Amino acid sequence: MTTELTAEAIAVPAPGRIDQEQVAALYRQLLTALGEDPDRDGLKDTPQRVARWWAEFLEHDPGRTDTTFAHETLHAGGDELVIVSGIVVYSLCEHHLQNMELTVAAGYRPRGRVLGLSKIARIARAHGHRLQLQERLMNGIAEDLLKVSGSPDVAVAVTGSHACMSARGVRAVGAVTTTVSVHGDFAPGGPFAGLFLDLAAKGASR
Ligand SMILES: Nc1nc2c(ncn2[C@@H]2O[C@H](COP(=O)(O)OP(=O)(O)OP(=O)(O)O)[C@@H](O)[C@H]2O)c(=O)[nH]1
Ligand SMILES: [Zn+2]
Repeated sequence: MTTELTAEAIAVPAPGRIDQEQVAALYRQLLTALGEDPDRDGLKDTPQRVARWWAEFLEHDPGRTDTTFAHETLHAGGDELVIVSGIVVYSLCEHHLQNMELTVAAGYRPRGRVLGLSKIARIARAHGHRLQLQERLMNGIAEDLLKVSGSPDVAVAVTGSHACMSARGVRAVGAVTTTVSVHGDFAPGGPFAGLFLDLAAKGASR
């Protein structure tokens, strides 16, 4: 069975350009508020460096994410799934501005076309380049895959280590958060239900 694909660019909102001068000036103030001398040798270029990093982080260009190819699934009593796993994505938790290290597994059941494999990783990375929640990142990836694959059967599993839970606060070093988003044939009751729970249990197959 084939469905007509209407591939569009992914729905990652393009952030405005970062005013690096303003960001650097604010970091200079922050260093002063933290009791540092922003003019000392080791710190004098730090505000500009950090401002460059924010621009690199938030102005990330995911590149082309919707290349697809015609593909005939052999239907001799079989079926076909495509799953890319072990995609490591770095993001920032929006509550504490602390690092999140996430491993993503994402898959779909092709319906007449296959998506370029790298596009799954590009979509996953794109969602990391903003202040995030693990759950929102996962749902954004699932939404984009539903759109660009043209398939209703999509699943995403994410395992995350949150520095805000290890380097500060509760200090639950080693805690891993698992989230799973399943659609169509991957949803409960569907033929592939459970598959992503298995993948997630293995740490999104890292
Ligand atoms: N659901 C969800 N929560 C997150 C994520 N990242 C961080 N958090 C949580 O956001 C919550 C913020 O809680 P608050 O009580 O407002 O802040 P806090 O006093 O710094 O909390 P602690 O982290 O418990 O010290 C914490 O429970 C974090 O673990 C995420 O990706 N998803
Ligand atoms: Zn946090």
